Amino acid sequence: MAPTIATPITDSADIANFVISKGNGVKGLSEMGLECLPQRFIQPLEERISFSNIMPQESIPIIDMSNWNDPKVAESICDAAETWGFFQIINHGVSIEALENVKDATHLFFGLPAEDKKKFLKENSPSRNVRFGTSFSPKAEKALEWKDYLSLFYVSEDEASASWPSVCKDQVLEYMKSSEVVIKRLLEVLMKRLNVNEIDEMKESLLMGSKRINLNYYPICPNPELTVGVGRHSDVSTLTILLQDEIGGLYVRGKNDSWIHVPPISGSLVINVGDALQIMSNGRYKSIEHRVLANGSQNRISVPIFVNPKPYEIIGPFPEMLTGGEKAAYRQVLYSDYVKHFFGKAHDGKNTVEFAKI
Ligand SMILES: COc1cc(/C=C/C(=O)SCCNC(=O)CCNC(=O)[C@H](O)C(C)(C)COP(=O)(O)OP(=O)(O)OC[C@H]2O[C@@H](n3cnc4c(N)ncnc43)[C@H](O)[C@@H]2OP(=O)(O)O)ccc1O
Ligand SMILES: O=C(O)CCC(=O)C(=O)O
Ligand SMILES: [Fe+2]
Repeated sequence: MAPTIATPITDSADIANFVISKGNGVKGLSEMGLECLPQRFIQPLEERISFSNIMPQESIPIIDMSNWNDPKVAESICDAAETWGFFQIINHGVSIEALENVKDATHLFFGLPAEDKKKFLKENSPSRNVRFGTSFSPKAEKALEWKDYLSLFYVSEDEASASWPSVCKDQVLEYMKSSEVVIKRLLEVLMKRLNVNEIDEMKESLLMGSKRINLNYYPICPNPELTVGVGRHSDVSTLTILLQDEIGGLYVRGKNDSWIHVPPISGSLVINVGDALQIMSNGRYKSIEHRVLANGSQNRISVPIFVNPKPYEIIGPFPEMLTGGEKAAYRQVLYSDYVKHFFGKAHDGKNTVEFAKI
């Protein structure tokens, strides 16, 4: 019998069908052993990172949380959130086992056959809180990004147990639970500097009323220099807690046009300020643009927990920010409108926050 030769998919419509609709993702493309990147993924020159803009000598702060009661630790956290918007924490109290388990679970999920992952595409998913996808916003993007993801919106333990994929739900829930303490500590410390001395029920709903966790998979890319893993964006969360593996590739915007690498540190978590916190702090804490490069030789994963306001909350600068006569820089917006605005367009750096600017 004549051997079957896989026909290369080169046509743009075939690519979209194979990657997006059939549930193969970019992982499916990567595993076909393509020699060159399909046109659909080629980013315009200005969206590709130029190595001359990378500042190898710069780094975001690394904060040791072992003595978290020490006022110096609180000061470092607030300083980092004000000046960098990004920092790494070590000795944070989340067990290494929980971190390793969730990374393993991410590989397990993406290792499933396309037929199984396809069940979680938006149009097939048993729950609107579970969504498997590729790129960021394929309908709105001229060039697709080289990333697949599983996005899980947390409603309750029971809902998650019933609808999240069984290969990863226990590990993800455990990771979310074990990170609760550090999330609360970080927010308490950040609020104190804003003269918000207590996180009451109302503030809790605004700051951390909802959580979304994404499992990101960046497969080996045939021409990493022509595309991106994730384009320039800031998160729309209050805070993001990001677990990355040992591969690297996350870059944070530095001064002017520069980019700073966030080196993987075993056992650490990357923390970044999101747009919701920038708005509620009236610009005191800043969400910072970041992006992920594609990799030509290794598969990479990351697991961000987005800590957000409840979707129906109206967010705007806290009254505590305006008592001294400071003018509000942002209007009051329904948080779910803000998020829909973000998801309705391609990544465009820090532009999302303009939606709320006065
Ligand atoms: C994927 O690549 C990414 C993701 C990110 C994420 C950064 C963040 O900061 S995520 C934190 C966002 N905050 C929340 O999710 C909490 C508040 N949530 C809500 O208000 C709602 O859940 C909602 C997100 C507005 C969705 O509400 P719903 O009523 O279910 O509306 P839909 O019609 O399903 O969605 C509207 C529109 O949004 C897109 N979308 C929704 N969910 C996701 C998702 N999880 N991932 C990607 N896109 C999503 C989608 O385009 C929907 O339109 P359709 O065209 O599909 O109809 C950062 C960087 C990345 O690269
Ligand atoms: O993969 C990473 O390191 C960052 C991903 C990211 O920025 C996001 O999912 O919002
Ligand atoms: Fe992000």
